Amino acid sequence: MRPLIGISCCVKPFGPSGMPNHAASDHYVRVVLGPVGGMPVLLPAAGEEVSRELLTRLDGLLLTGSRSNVCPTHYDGPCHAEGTPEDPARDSTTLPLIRAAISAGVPLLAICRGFQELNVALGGSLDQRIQDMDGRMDHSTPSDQTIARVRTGKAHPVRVAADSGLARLWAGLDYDPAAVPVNSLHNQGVARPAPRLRPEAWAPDGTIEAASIEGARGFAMGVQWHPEFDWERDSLSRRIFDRFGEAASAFAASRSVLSRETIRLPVAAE
Ligand SMILES: N[C@@H](CCC(=O)NCCCC(=O)O)C(=O)O
Repeated sequence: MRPLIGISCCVKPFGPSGMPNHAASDHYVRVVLGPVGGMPVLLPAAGEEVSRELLTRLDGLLLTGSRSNVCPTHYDGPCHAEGTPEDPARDSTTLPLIRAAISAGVPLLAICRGFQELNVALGGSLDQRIQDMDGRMDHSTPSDQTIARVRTGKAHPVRVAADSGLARLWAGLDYDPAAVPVNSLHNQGVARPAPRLRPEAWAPDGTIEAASIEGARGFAMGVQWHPEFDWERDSLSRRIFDRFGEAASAFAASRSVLSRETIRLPVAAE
């Protein structure tokens, strides 16, 4: 039986009336059905109680990218510039969910916004417009860019630490750890790493591009780029999902049907 993988949703307006919908990109569903080898389930941005209950049934958690941004109130940051997209419903779901998943040892892979949520959930902060900061690159790709190779193609290299979980995960693959090409579709980035966030890859301007979680009981890593866009032709992207899927399968196997119903999560912080 395939491990059950929760995919975080955003709340987005849909249709002529702008009715709020819970949505995630097809890329995430396809990558879970493909190299992850899991069974995808969309996690509505319905708040902490719903997600904690769902988590007891999950064998892995995939935190997705999104044009929206973590509300600065979660990291004591300055208000966003006018017009910056936010998704408070998603924040109120994913931030406690991340803490609960790490505490319970549920394998977790965080991508782009998900990576930023991982950092904030564990006590870190974000820079809101990297491209406006001295010495920093423009990491954003215009969302109205229609040329696929620009929109999701490789944009800059990242340097991967030799003694890192990412380097171990990529063992045996042919690549240059000093310059791994990645795509880039973000305006924000890690400012103050959370105490348990272990940076493992950096862009040329110092932007943290990947990290693992100190002391995590299971697979727990995040990347600022989007491996879900090119896993079919990029072995490094594919490997990330292979290993996440293996961890989810192992987690599923470690839970009997009985214990699946009895997994207890730590009491939610007051
Ligand atoms: N909004 C945040 C996170 C960026 C992110 O997750 N990008 C994915 C965009 C997907 C798409 O445009 O198709 C930031 O800007 O840093």
